[in-house]
Amino acid sequence: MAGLKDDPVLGINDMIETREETEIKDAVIDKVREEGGQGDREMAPMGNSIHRSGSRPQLDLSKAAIQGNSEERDPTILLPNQSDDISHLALDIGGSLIKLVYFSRHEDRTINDKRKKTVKERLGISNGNRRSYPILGGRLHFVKFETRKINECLDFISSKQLHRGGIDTHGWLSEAPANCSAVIKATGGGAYKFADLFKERLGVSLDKEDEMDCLVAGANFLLKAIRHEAFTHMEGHKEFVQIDHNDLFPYLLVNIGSGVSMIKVDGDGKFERVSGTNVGGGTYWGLGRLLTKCKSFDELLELSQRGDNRTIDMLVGDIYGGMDYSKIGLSASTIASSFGKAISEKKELEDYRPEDISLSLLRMISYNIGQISYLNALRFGLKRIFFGGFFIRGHAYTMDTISFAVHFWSKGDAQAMFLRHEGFLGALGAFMSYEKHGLDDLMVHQLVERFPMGAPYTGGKIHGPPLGDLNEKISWMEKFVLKGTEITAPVPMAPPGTTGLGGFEVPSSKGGTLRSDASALNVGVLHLVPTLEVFPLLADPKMYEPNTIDLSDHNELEYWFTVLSEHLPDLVDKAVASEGGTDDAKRRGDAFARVFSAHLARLMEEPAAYGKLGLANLLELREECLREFHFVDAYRSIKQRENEASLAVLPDLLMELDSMTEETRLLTLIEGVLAANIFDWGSRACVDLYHKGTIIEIYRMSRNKMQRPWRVDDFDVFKERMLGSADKKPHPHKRALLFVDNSGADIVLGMLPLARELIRRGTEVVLVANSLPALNDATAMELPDIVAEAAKHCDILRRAAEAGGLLVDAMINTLDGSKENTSSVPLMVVENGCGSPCIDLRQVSSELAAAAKDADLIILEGMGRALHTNFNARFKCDALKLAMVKNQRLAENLIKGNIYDCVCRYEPAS
Ligand SMILES: CC(C)(COP(=O)(O)O)[C@@H](O)C(=O)NCCC(=O)O
Ligand SMILES: [Mn+2]
Repeated sequence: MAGLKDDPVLGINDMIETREETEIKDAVIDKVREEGGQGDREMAPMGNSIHRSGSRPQLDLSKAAIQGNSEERDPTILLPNQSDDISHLALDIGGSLIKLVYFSRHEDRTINDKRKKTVKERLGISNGNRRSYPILGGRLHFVKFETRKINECLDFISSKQLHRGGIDTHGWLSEAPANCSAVIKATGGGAYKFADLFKERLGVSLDKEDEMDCLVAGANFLLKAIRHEAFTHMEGHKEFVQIDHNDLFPYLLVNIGSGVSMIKVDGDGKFERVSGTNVGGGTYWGLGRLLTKCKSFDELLELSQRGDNRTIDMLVGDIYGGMDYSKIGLSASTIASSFGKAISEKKELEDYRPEDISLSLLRMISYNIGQISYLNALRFGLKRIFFGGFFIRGHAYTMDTISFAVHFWSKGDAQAMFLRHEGFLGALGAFMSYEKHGLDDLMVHQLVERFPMGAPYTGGKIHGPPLGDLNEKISWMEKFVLKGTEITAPVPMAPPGTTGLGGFEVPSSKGGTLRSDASALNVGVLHLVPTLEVFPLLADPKMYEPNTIDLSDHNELEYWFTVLSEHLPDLVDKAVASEGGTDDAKRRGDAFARVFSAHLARLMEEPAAYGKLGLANLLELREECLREFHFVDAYRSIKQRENEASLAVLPDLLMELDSMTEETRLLTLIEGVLAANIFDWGSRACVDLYHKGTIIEIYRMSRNKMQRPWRVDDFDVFKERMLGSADKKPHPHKRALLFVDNSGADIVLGMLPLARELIRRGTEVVLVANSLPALNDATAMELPDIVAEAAKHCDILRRAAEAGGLLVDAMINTLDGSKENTSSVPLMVVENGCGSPCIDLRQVSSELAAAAKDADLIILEGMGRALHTNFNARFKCDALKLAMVKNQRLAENLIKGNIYDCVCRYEPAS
């Protein structure tokens, strides 16, 4: 069994089956059987997967592994390749597009983490089992197809078995029994038109939902639940608008499909269709097709970007001899009459450029819709108008034109706003109409939007079936490389040609205000995480903005883009090495680099493409891309090596500290944290340094260079709070949350000694660490072992860790005293809920939120958590922000200093 402990992930498909492998397979099969799935040992093939048989659950056992202790009765089994287990689907079948929203729930992959159990008990958090939540964790996917290619859509549904989901009597999404005909919610005219086809091909009935009901339900959900959903778009400039949920209603919803509906929305389910116009997207497409011979809507739109409407529209200047009609506020360039020039010229259709016709038509229709919308808003005293529907398609020019009209006619009083998920309102509304899934109760902080490979496509251009597994994704990347196609963005999902829309090439025409599809907004996959909470110690959660650096500033974006691009080869090397340097790992590494570069390129073109962009988002995107290509922990061996080296010198450090006076010790401890923060594999400058000496040499060098005053130096105020002053006795903090950063010296020689000091002074310490790896950051899973090793050299840490239940495995012989002190737990480890070098405190784990309730001190450590994010955050309790600045530009911009300067910012409770 020793082999299992050494290598937690065992391949199940190897030619020669080891005893351990047989046991894993048996355990998997037993588990499936227990859970009511197809657990028939005799029938289960031993190959890659248990093959699909109709309604049965599909299990992919490849690379199955027992997590943690394989000798436990009911070990947790990780199925890394098991796809989403239960899905659910709703459709909006329009005249030109089918919009599809589907939900997938992941197999519960939570590991059997002892730390978690103890923490939950200590903090009084109820069982984290998903069934105790009113809503399910999972993902909401947005996909669209062309209606004329409905068979592609049916194939997609069938390949993903989406039509097999159902809702059981408890309101949980579950598998529909084989004998029961599944029902799918659908809206749009196609729900009637194609009902028979769905029955025939998939054996499902379409349950038709009213289109208006769906539009409104979809819009209300999005506006309440998604942080960066609504935005304004004026003269090419996009700005996200924070909608106050308590001040959302009433508003005017204008849905521009083939025709246009204008709906006054007063609340959930409370609305009235107050107007509409028959001049809409269908008009543009229909007339445009006749006049230009374009083959598709997008082609027509693309044409408009190269158009000049002055050749065909009659302008005020044409009537007034080139002059403005200033008396009534009309400039010479204002369109007096759309297509008006065509009446006075002896030209035939062929004499006009299709580009100009398309633009003229687009402006005519957009202005008209903008104007009618405003008049209706005026009619009902509505200030806000949200535009949705697939006519807009995130097209910059369309949005600018509509905004211009609303602004012009309202004299700036009313505002046109657009929605990132504009095309999915109906489908989302149909999805919401399934009863009891609890989605409508979701809060903003429980939704995390991610942009996996392919996600850029779902919101941008229409495309064929998205990719399935990892191998398929990599193959696509390779094909594109072979073809020499430059992938700038979005990341390809289907071969060029299959979309019939010209696919993925870089938009060819950009310039002036006529921006191309580059401005199309993308939607990602919405992860629903019911366990996420807002960090309760934020002084003002509504005003909280995690990012210090706003990347909507193009210079900043360009700089960080370069930094991340240059770091990429080294990161790929580390990632590939972490997976044994195999050919498979190399392929994945290459694909990862291409996908991440494509995202970067996309964001360079359109920084707001994925919502408001800050540096933290970019850094997290990089980690997400690594995970997407199954790089679970790129810095694993580096972290291990640095932990070992640091643990070896810890006893000397502790002895040195113990020989000091209280005051010198506190200063040395803070100095130690700052000095050890130099071990950061995300910083180019630091990585260069590491070639120049051993870990301990660099640590010593860094400590020797510590000179006060630091660039930001509130140490004296902090010291007074900790040690008191001549006339003020100190009173220890009750509980401190230490947001730790890097592995190795950073945690072992920096944060742990500081934690020890706090414990010694009677403060409970909670070490807060990442849930998932990011660069060389220590994770919550790794900390108990590190603490256990450190505790071997230190009684204070040992006793505290025992009492906190951290040493259950590591120090069996000293467990006796551990149960005495359950009300006060001197040392705990909790996970923070994220897998990024930064932290957005609006979305943290429930255990961190629970641990925060009694905390009166928080210590944020490292550049990611204390500078890139949270530098300006204010807290209800005392806060200490500690970091070494390992980037010259950041040092200059943030603290007017230099690289390797330090920040010790102390802010008493506000
Ligand atoms: C990713 C990081 C925020 C991690 O820093 P840490 O939180 O570990 O102190 C930091 O390494 C970083 O900003 N790196 C990019 C900048 C550079 O290479 O200079
Ligand atoms: Mn870090």
